[in-house]
Amino acid sequence: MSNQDALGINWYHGKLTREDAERILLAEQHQEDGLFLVRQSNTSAGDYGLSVLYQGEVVHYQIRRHGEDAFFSVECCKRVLMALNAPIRPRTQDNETPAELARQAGHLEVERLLKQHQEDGLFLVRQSNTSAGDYGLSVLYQGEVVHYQIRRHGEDAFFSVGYTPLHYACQSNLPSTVRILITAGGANVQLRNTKTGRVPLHEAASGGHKDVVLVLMALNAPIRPRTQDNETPAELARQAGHLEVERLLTGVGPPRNPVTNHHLDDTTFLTRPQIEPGPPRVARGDFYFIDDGPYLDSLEHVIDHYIACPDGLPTTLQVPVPPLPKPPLPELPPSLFNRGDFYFIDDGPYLDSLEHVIDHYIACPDGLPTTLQVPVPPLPKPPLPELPPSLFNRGFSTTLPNRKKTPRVHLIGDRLGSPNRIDLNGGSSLRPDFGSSPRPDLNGNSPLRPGLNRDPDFNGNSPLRSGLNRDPELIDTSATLPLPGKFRAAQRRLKGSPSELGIPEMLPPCPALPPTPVDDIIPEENIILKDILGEGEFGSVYRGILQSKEGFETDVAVKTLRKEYMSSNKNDFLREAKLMMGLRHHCIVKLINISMGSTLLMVQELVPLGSMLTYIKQNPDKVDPNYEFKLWASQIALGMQYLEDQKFVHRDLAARNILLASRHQAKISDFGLSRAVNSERNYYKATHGGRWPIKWYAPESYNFGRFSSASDVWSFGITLWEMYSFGQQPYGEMKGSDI
Ligand SMILES: Nc1ncnc2c1ncn2[C@@H]1O[C@H](COP(=O)(O)OP(=O)(O)OP(=O)(O)O)[C@@H](O)[C@H]1O
Repeated sequence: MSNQDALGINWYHGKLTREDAERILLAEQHQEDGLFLVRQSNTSAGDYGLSVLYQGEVVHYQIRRHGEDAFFSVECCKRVLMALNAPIRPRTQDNETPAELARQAGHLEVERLLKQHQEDGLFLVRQSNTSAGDYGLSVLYQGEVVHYQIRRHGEDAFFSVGYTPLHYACQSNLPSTVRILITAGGANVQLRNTKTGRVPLHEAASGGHKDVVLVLMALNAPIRPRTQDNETPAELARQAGHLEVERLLTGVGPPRNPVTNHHLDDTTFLTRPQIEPGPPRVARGDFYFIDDGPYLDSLEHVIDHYIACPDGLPTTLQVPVPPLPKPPLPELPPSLFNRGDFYFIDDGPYLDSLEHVIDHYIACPDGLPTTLQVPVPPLPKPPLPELPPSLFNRGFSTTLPNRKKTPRVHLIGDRLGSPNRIDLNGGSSLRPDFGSSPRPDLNGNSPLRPGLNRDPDFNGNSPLRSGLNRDPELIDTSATLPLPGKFRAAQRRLKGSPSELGIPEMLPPCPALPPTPVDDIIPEENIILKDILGEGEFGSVYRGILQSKEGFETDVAVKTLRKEYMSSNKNDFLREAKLMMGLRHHCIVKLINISMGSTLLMVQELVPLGSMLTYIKQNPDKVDPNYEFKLWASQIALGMQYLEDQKFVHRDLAARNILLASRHQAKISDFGLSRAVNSERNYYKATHGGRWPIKWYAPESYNFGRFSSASDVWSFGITLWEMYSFGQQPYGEMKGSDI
């Protein structure tokens, strides 16, 4: 305990008798259950005593040291233990629970008691059934299971350990600095000091700095975040006598919908149904937001937060219920708690293995309101590998053990009993078969992209694109590419093998994407289309609203497939959706799901500022090559690196296909040409031409149809050129064919 100060321990009293402990606890003015202190054990040298106040009485426990581990040895009767939320299912070294021991000893009443008792705070996390990519949190409270939704919105936020510059500026009453830090510096208004849980608004409110509070509110800082001690900014202002600031903070209306709020897009937050009693909350359909957050940067952080502090829940999360299968610890994603070489939770002590972390928090709350108590052993095999890859992926962690590289969402159409079902695993005529890869004919005409090979001229003007051709640099290469038939003919003519001639061998078509499990597709009636955001090649992209089954509304972008292209381009459309379904990265536009009603719809996250190319051209004065361009370039690179890790090539990376979520976040979109790469050769071989953006293509791509991450890098270079030339056409007026 010598480092108790460093760890912020304020409950350790050293040598103290049991009677003194009782006197101290009972003398506290506001006596409440759970008041506790720790002291040296009087009866067992080296051990500790834990004294807890419960319903006006002090109950004593003994904390016994056992090497580096510690465990509780408690001296009180079973009912008191249970009333005090003592863990019900701890296991001995021999893996026995108290209930099992009671049964073995013939104490059947005690066994029944223990089995009946279910603990508040028992919890588990699961995939959301209603919102692909999100999660559900189910918590046991007073015999009932309460369900919450954990929404994921990008991975931008991050945790800081202490105060940030924004905290300091708020403490020092510097409103203009606060504004600059947020608007120009991108400071996150929700970063918490992880010891106190304070966000910048808490600092401004407790200091009574009205102007800073106004700036924060104007910049959409959430109004009711809670500290570790459960205090809102308004409460802190009141405590400090700053009544005007308190009025300011309590006079505001309900927090805005975080889902539709742009600056809060890249966060994770918890929505919850109303539970009484609890702090103020505001209805959103069937869900209630409390305090606009907290907004945390990962699922682990969300869970850590609610383990540490109820923050509106009826109870802290206390007992994690592992999935039925037994998850072998070494197979847990390394990034779960991994930051570099160490394992830690929040800003807790750095420990060198997951077991040590768990041991540590079993042994010592260390900032948590309670120790980790009841490890529930898992039963069958772990569903962990089925978690979306981005669950624990922060961009810098590029691989997960045992992670399947393929998409893992399964779409099943179920539209009011209609037979119109789509199963991406293939099957019926109504189930387009993703598993097949139709071979092009000798002219390069593929059943998958029929319209794309219909004799466009070299200016890229195709009968299909008349009036729609937004990219004159796209040229059809079916006439120029060495197609299978032409390739063999050329080979015969030249009397040499392709490799002798320096031409890569034609490869069999890249294996199709493996079958994918897909959630329910979105019923058409749950999508409301609003205004048009842009025109795609085969349909418009709309701003829309997605309604969940619970009535929860989310702003989305909806990519449509025009009816006239339904037969010719349905498979391409679905292929793009399937590929996107498996991608989860904050620098890649997220596909929420598809809808198969009267037409095919692809529901994507709304990326509010639209195409980067248009933005740069329209707002040259707003973008700083030394700031925005560098930031966007690094984000594009990050997204492309992720794509490479997933073994995909994009094949259409260009400024027009980068969308801007904000001036601080670029996202890669348009995966219509993307393909899986051959895992052995590390490239994708196009077996037929198509409408290709030649100006963005590497020589090996337009000469030999060879696409790899390296050729994507070439396109990245052209994209950078577009950015730094403020949106000019690469190669000026030159035609694609001349390039
Ligand atoms: N998720 C989104 N959020 C906001 N706007 C979007 C989104 N997706 C697309 N858009 C807008 O719609 C336009 C066309 O979309 P997109 O490029 O995906 O269509 P497309 O059919 O793939 O086009 P093409 O293949 O011709 O490049 C974009 O330039 C952009 O302005």
